Amino acid sequence: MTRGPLRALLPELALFFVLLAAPILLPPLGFSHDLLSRALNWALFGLGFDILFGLAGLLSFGQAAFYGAGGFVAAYLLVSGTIQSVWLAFLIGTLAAGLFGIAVGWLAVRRIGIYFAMITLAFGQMAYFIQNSSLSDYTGGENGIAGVPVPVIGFGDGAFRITAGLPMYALLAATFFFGFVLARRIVRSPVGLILKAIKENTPRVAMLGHDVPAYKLAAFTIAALYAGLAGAMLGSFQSYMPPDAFALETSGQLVVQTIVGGVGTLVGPLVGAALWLWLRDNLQLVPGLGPLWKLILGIAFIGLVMGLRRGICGEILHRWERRRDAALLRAAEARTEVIEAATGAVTPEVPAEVALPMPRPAIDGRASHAEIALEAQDLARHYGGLKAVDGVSFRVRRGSIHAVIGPNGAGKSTLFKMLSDEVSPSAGSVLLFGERLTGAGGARAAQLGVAKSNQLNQLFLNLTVRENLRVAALARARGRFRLDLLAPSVGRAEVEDQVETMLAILDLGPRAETRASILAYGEKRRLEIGMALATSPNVLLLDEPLAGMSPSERVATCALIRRIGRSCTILIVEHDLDAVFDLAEQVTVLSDGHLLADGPAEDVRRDPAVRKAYLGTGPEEDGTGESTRIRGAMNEPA
Ligand SMILES: Nc1ncnc2c1ncn2[C@@H]1O[C@H](COP(=O)(O)OP(=O)(O)OP(=O)(O)O)[C@@H](O)[C@H]1O
Repeated sequence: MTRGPLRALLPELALFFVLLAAPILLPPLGFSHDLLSRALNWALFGLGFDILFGLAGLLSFGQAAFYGAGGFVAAYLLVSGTIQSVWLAFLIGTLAAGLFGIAVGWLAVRRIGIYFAMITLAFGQMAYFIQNSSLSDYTGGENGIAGVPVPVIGFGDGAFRITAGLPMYALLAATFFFGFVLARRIVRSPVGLILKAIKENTPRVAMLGHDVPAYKLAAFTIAALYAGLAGAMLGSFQSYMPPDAFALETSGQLVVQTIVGGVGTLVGPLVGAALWLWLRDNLQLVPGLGPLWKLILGIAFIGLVMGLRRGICGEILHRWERRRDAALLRAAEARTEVIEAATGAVTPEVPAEVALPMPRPAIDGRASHAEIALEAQDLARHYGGLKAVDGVSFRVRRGSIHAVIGPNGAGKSTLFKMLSDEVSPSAGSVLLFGERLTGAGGARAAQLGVAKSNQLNQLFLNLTVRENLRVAALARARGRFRLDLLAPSVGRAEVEDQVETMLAILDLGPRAETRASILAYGEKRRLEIGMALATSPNVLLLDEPLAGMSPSERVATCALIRRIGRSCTILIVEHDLDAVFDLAEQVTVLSDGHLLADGPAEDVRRDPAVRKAYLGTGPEEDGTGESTRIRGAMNEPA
């Protein structure tokens, strides 16, 4: 085994030895075997929550519903004698919680932020109520279910009962260990990378072609499965399934423990739970402090969160990574400063040819002969009384570079959002190669081959340049949704080839491992375009690609667009009219949401209505030279 894979396994090895040593070394410090077992049960529950919250950024206050569901299903099946095998009951309890998770998640993931949290809270409360009322014949209501048997290994005389104490610790430690290994595989899979990107910038993930609700639902279900398994083991471990497994306090404690331990670290829930339970158990033993333990825990929690914003493990990991990567980070920041200081002097290299390894989406049947790549039919978008776009129709020829221009507020960005089906039109429709695109949704439009780069950068700022491009390329390679939880995110050769080619095309090779947030502005603009291009689109929409670039970067980017245009239909919105008339064969002009002109670039340049819209009757200099530049662009070339 080489050094790389061994190093990648270090967290697993470290955890293995910690779990092995804990029952020997920690009891003298007040961590009994029972406390350690309870901490492991919470930690198993927390692993799923950490995938949901730490990885995907979805804060749920209703995880107790799945913990309780897994626990009560398993406990009922065993105590009622429906099944004898405790192992089978664990499995059924886990699956029941997973199914419940799919049902709740299906509704919850369609909402974001506080609305998502409130839906999960409401479901948690509903589950608690149902357990205590309608289902009390099965769940024992407020009494819970007593007499839950423990699991047994082997048969007959050789059977070994896993009783409380060290045997139960061993079982929970082994389960947590395998849960941890699995969670780490999930984090490092394509699904894990996409969930990370969703946490960073959800709309952009959808625009690249990923089915965001499906990935969120996957994370929600995984969290419910972990919760169900932990709940199912709880009854067996305590010989009793308590009704408070369903309580809001259980969900709250999970959130607090995970935050204290460190969100997004996977070991945070274990450290948080161990600390929380240790404080709780030991504070209650201190004379005079017993009744105040909740108050003291609350103060300790506030102190920890204020002092260690990332939680205990999160802070340790952050500081260690910062120290490990300090030299690289300084070098990356220094390079950014050099690029920003030398505005105009640093010119990105433009490749001789732009050929992507990953194929474009196939155009089938009738559509493959279509001459028109994209068509707007009477498109309108109204915001209340404001008609941002009103009855606009035009066609974009296949293989052409077509520009949309117009003064500020003319409706260009809104038009683009309708062309990529990011925004639904109030009226009219968009055809892609003759087939209706409108109504498909942004992710499906991207899968059909429409990609868009935005006026304002929409990058995944905490991911590296390479990871940003990988998220885009994965959408092309894997389709809208795939549950390849155990595959490594770097495992697909065609994706890695696409990413390498993109790094070369964008001249961002030396910045591949740099976080997007550290890049210079011009580099961020190139990456924004590159992410759209990495999906191998049939039609590329570029919304103000030159905005904020230095003159030399503009020249290089125009050359890049021209190269891309040799193999792909391009529609570009741009205020730099010199660049527009230099690049585009066809130009569509918008003014106040209406179509003002549409035709070959030279005809549009000479159109009196267009000249008037841009220059007015008597343009004044505004001190920026903008009027002169526009006048220059509007005049016929020498
Ligand atoms: N979500 C929205 N809600 C309300 N009004 C909006 C919304 N989006 C755009 N508008 C309005 O629609 C009009 C057209 O905006 P849009 O951004 O499409 O113009 P634009 O031509 O792209 O402008 P610019 O060149 O300045 O980017 C503007 O008056 C804008 O304020």
